[in-house]
Amino acid sequence: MQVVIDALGASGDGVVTCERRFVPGALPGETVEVSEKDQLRAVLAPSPDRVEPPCPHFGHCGGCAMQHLALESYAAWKRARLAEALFRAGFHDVAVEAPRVTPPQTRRRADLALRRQADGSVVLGFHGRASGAVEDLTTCLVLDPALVALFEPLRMMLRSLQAFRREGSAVLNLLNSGPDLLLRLDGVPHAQDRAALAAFAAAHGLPRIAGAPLKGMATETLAQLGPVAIRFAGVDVSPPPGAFLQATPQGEAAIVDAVLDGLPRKLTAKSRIAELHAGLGTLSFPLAQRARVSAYESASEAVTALDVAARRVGGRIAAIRRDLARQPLSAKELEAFAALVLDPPFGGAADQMPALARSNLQRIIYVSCNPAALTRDGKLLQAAGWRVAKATPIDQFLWSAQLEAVVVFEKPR
Ligand SMILES: C[S@@+](CC[C@H](N)C(=O)[O-])C[C@H]1O[C@@H](n2cnc3c(N)ncnc32)[C@H](O)[C@@H]1O
Repeated sequence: MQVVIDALGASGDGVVTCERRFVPGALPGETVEVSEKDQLRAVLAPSPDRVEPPCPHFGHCGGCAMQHLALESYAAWKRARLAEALFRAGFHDVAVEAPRVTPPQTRRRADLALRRQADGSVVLGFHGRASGAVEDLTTCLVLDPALVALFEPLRMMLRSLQAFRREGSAVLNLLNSGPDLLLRLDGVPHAQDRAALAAFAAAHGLPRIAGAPLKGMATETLAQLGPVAIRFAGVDVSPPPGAFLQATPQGEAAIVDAVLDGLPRKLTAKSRIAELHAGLGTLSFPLAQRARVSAYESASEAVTALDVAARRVGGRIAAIRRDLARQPLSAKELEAFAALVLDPPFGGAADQMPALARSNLQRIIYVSCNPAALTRDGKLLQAAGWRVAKATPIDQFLWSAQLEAVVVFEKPR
């Protein structure tokens, strides 16, 4: 069947709007032939924006969805999606900034799926686009080459690892101290496995390898050859295995710049900033160069890591463990702060928003990784009279449909 694509959907599929038909891999303006299940069979009249995807795994690997779209149009799509998210929240006149798009080969965090084949060999890669299969990666154009270089040695090492039976995953974080590996395995590592892991760590410059059961939380260090550290604004923090990091150093820098730029101009040394969902302190340390910071976070290991580093550099950051979904900051508590930064998980910050909307904060700076949650949370601010002072799309997940943003809200007084 032939169809004409007229839009790009939120997940990057070509859309035939009037038929609510979604065709992965098709672009607006194209006439394409599709299967009964809307799979792209052939592009009959290509868009001028269509380019040759640079990665040999594109189309099978679920990591990238948009390598077939020219970079300029791709960036314009991301910008339009942020404008649309804010429009839906009721902010109709926002001049969205140009997106900050991070370059290829800079992603420093990968969550790779592992499968053992019947012949003992190991498949390692991201989940496939359509199926539950794992695409066995020979290369990856978004990941930092230091992580890609570990693919083959990891496969070889896992082949002989007894604690890896059928399936598992490998979280690789590229820290300032080198790659940090968390293996989730379906077996229990014994002495021989631990020796193999220590030899692997030494041969490939990994200060630490940790392990966890495939279904479970308890994490243990399996090999530790040196300290682990990630640096924020010149301060070393020692992260727990598999910790959340912003996806690329360039994306992190763009977020930090946009957050600092959104702070009220008249901060004094005594001003206080509330930072919600602080993680390891990616934003806390840069923010602490402008004011005192109360950094709230629910994950206790992250709070401990942030607290230890914050104490070492003086008392401008208070790291506070708090589940903000169960116990949001109250209007009374918010009175202590000049501004507030929030960087919630994918689901957004629904429980915290009513108090923020009512508050007298000068600025609310919302770091978003989910346009739908931003729309829902933004609606409350809009209804309470807040306006958008600046909105910056940040594309840390190159060639994917994900969209991050820093939105600065202020309330005219
Ligand atoms: C998107 S990450 C941001 C972390 C940090 N701001 C950064 O840039 O690295 C979201 C953080 O929110 C934390 N979080 C999730 N649910 C939370 C809750 N209910 N209360 C407080 N923090 C929460 C997570 O543990 C995670 O550290």
